[in-house]
Amino acid sequence: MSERIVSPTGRGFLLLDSHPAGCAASVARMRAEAESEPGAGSKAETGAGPTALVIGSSAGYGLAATVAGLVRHGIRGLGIGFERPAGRRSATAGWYRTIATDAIARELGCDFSFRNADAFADTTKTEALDLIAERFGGVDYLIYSVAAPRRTDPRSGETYQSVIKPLGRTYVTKTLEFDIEGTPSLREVTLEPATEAEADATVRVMGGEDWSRWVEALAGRGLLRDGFRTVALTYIGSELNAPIYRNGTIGAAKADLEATARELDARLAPHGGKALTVVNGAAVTQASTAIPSIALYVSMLRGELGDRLQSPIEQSVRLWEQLTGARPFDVDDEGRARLDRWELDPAVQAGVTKRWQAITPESVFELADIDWFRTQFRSLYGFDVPGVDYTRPVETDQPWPA
Ligand SMILES: NC(=O)c1ccc[n+]([C@@H]2O[C@H](COP(=O)([O-])OP(=O)(O)OC[C@H]3O[C@@H](n4cnc5c(N)ncnc54)[C@H](O)[C@@H]3O)[C@@H](O)[C@H]2O)c1
Repeated sequence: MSERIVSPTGRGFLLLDSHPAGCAASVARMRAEAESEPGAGSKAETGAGPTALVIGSSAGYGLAATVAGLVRHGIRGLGIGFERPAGRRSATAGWYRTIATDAIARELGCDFSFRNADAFADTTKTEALDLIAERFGGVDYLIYSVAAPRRTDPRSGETYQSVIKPLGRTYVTKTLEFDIEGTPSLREVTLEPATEAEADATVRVMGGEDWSRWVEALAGRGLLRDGFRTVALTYIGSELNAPIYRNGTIGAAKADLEATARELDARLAPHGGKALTVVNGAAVTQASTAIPSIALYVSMLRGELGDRLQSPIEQSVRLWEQLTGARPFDVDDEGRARLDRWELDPAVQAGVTKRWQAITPESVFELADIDWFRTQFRSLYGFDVPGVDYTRPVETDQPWPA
């Protein structure tokens, strides 16, 4: 037993511990949001929902897709995340969130389980496919929502590190920083361009190769059901963050992912299947806060939109409606399903651009919703979640759901 009081210590966008009860409460809030979203679900008879494999189910958009799928469509299947158990520090937040998501699945009578494993490894694919073959006989949906700092390619043994850098030229931008007390300040950062090797490595980590291997592996085992659909998540973003995102190393990886979607779709279409990328809007996640200037951008986006900023759950509800065919995919000219139209609306972007150009260290609280961002960021680690008593000791050493 290792009950203790867990507090938010750390620096910048990295906290050292996560709060188990706070993580559970944040998943409960996602569930309530998924339940209250308007629009029809297609919740099947208990235990008879479609089968889904969600890769990256412990955080951010993959977690939202898992919760929305369980609550509104009674999905069965498997979620994979890559989290760290408790040791000297608490477990990672995704560990506790997975425990909470598993409890929801059981309560709803959904045969949905979770594995903690490296999705890039062949052993993970074999074990996941063995489980799917044995328990479900096939899959209807594969949602690929991995955001990883590195990938070891099991075929070559080589490890690639992704970097978040501009391509071609140095980029100077504004960024939000938090000191040890959590007080924000506006800074300027200079980001040097990536080398060719760094850009290539980022594509190997965040591009389409591993997604394609999952589909190949499922097809090789005869596990793709008729009408199989797979999506991988992508981001376009604003002109304001284009030098570091869409035109940077991560954008090159996303272009590769989108090209992979077209290849996979061509392979699946003759068998009635479909592959596409889904463009989500900006959200506060562990992955996005690692990108310089995104914290500031998303705080201004929230300043501009208020409650019209669409949460990952809202977008995931729309995603499931399109996956299940309740609504047609809202695709753009490049064949990407768009869940980010609210973000890239020209009037919204004009408003954010005005804020971006006007912001000074003095006006940061006025032009960007810093309090909202701070709460969102801390809740990624289970802090600042309403209804949680942070003065009480909690058990941090909790087992991964069986
Ligand atoms: N956050 C945004 O603003 C945003 C916007 C649009 C699209 N997206 C896309 O959504 C996807 C998910 O990003 P996110 O922001 O939700 O990230 P996140 O950090 O919240 O979650 C990443 C997930 O990937 C899992 N993961 C990481 N490495 C893994 C590995 N080796 N094996 C198995 N699982 C692994 C983590 O456990 C976690 O479940 C990415 O493709 C990202 O580009 C994010």
